[in-house]
Amino acid sequence: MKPDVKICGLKSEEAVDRAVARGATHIGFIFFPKSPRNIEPAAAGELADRVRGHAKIVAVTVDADTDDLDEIVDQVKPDYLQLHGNESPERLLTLKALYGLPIIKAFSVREASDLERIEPYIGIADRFLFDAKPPKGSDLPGGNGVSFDWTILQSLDADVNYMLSGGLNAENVGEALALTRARAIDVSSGVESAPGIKDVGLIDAFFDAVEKAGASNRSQRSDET
Ligand SMILES: O=C(O)c1ccccc1NCC(=O)[C@H](O)[C@H](O)COP(=O)(O)O
Repeated sequence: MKPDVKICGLKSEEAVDRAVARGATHIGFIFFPKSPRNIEPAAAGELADRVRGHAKIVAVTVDADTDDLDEIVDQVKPDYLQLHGNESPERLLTLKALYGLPIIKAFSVREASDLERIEPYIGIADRFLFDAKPPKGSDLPGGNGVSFDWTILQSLDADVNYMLSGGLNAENVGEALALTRARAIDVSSGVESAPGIKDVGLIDAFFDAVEKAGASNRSQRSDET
């Protein structure tokens, strides 16, 4: 099965168009002023309008207050909210009631015990996103281009609906998919020429690698039968 692919931190028409043309199922906009990928809600709304209906629009925020979220939801009309901070399960319930949107809750992981933190969110978050812990000194909870030990995810129950994220790129996504059989993946730095600058060549290379991984997993499965 083809994985869902989320390209995150988009800021240009060229990158949005290429991501969706290559089959991105989700595109993410970052609303976090310290990020090189930060975008104003009005600008994100214009980019979202180019591809609405062709890919799901994800608004990524970090412990955002309700005023900021009101503006983002109003201008961008996202299909999902991605919460990348320390939002509590109660906060998720409040936001679901307020906006009626499904929520992707991000967790940073380094070791298997980090996965236990999802427990209070099961049945509340619609999808989880597992990212690496930020390196020391980083101001960003995500978008650091750092990966974690993917084998940790093999211990998860099969029905946990998650996106694999953190440091993915054209070189390593095949191995990540083979090890985890993730049904959804997310990339930002790995398709950039510099922080915040998406590169259409790297977007192409990423999708080429995902397609190649799909073909190789399919042939491995038929060898097994
Ligand atoms: O990308 C950012 O700058 C960012 C800032 C603050 C919160 C979240 C952020 N990114 C969220 C994402 O979903 C990224 O795609 C994810 O962290 C993976 O990034 P990367 O390791 O660079 O591929």
